[in-house]
Amino acid sequence: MTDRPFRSVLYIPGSKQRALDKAATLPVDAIIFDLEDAVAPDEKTAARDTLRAALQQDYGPRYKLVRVNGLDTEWGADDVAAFADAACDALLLPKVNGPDDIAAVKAAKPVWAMMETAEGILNAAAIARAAGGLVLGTNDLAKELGCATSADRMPMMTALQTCLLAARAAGIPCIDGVFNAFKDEDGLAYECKQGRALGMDGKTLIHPAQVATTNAAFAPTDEEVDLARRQIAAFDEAIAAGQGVAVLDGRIVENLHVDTARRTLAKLEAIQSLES
Ligand SMILES: CC(C)(COP(=O)(O)OP(=O)(O)OC[C@H]1O[C@@H](n2cnc3c(N)ncnc32)[C@H](O)[C@@H]1OP(=O)(O)O)[C@@H](O)C(=O)NCCC(=O)NCCSC(=O)C[C@H](O)C(=O)O
Ligand SMILES: [Mg+2]
Repeated sequence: MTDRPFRSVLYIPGSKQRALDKAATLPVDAIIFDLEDAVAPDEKTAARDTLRAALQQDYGPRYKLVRVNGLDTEWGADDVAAFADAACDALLLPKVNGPDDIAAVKAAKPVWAMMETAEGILNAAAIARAAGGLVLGTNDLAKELGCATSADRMPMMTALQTCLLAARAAGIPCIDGVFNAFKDEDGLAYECKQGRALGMDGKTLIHPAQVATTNAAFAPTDEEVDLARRQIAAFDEAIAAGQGVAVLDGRIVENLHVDTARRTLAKLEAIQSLES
């Protein structure tokens, strides 16, 4: 679990200057500058230069990840060499199968893992111990599993929860996969709600139209903030009265609930400071 907000994590093709410029104006918590699937093979080399130049501009407090091509492709090693010391916070490696894939990336910055292969999911715990964060690649995962892409995502629920467990055990962020139908707001809201209920820190996005819904879905609600404040107050009062447990709205409040309440308030504060 991390207090740094990762509600909205937008993919931007590293080859699209207009989108690269627009990203600096969007209220996203993080950006994935993509050199992999969003960039056509004959644009890969030029995209490297375009992106390195774009990273000179000010993206404010947004966390900046560069998704390189896999090291088993003809572009991967040069991508890593070009961005190992670039103005970004982390590299994101696609199709990670195990912790050795992460170790093979020689960069003095965190390496995050795309979780999108069957082997990677089976090795999630070891990958999470080696990575800076996990990002679900639900398109590739559906392709690998040969599963249906149903609205409730039941066919890939085991994979989603395995990644979440691995990330929490390692204390790193876990970001949900993309929702492809970028004009379908209700569908996105449903999937965000589900991702948040699972415990995801946020969601990866493909289009600016998805940002507002996602930011709202992964932020603490007014009701959650109000409850957190009241729980803390009730617990403090109980402690002052020599009790170890408080009762609020007919439910017990123990120190573990107060920990969760404090995390809710810390998340709110982090979001407010990011947006100020
Ligand atoms: C999906 C798109 C191709 C649609 O692009 P376009 O037709 O240009 O959209 P609009 O005309 O509606 O765009 C309006 C303005 O917004 C800018 N824009 C669009 N997309 C982005 C973006 N992602 N980031 C920043 N800005 C963006 C346009 O430039 C327009 O700006 P302006 O003209 O100034 O008003 C396009 O959205 C797109 O390419 N999206 C990203 C696709 C992508 O990155 N795919 C790869 C990642 S998904 C994946 O691989 C996940 C994982 O690996 C898995 O396996 O699941
Ligand atoms: Mg993928």
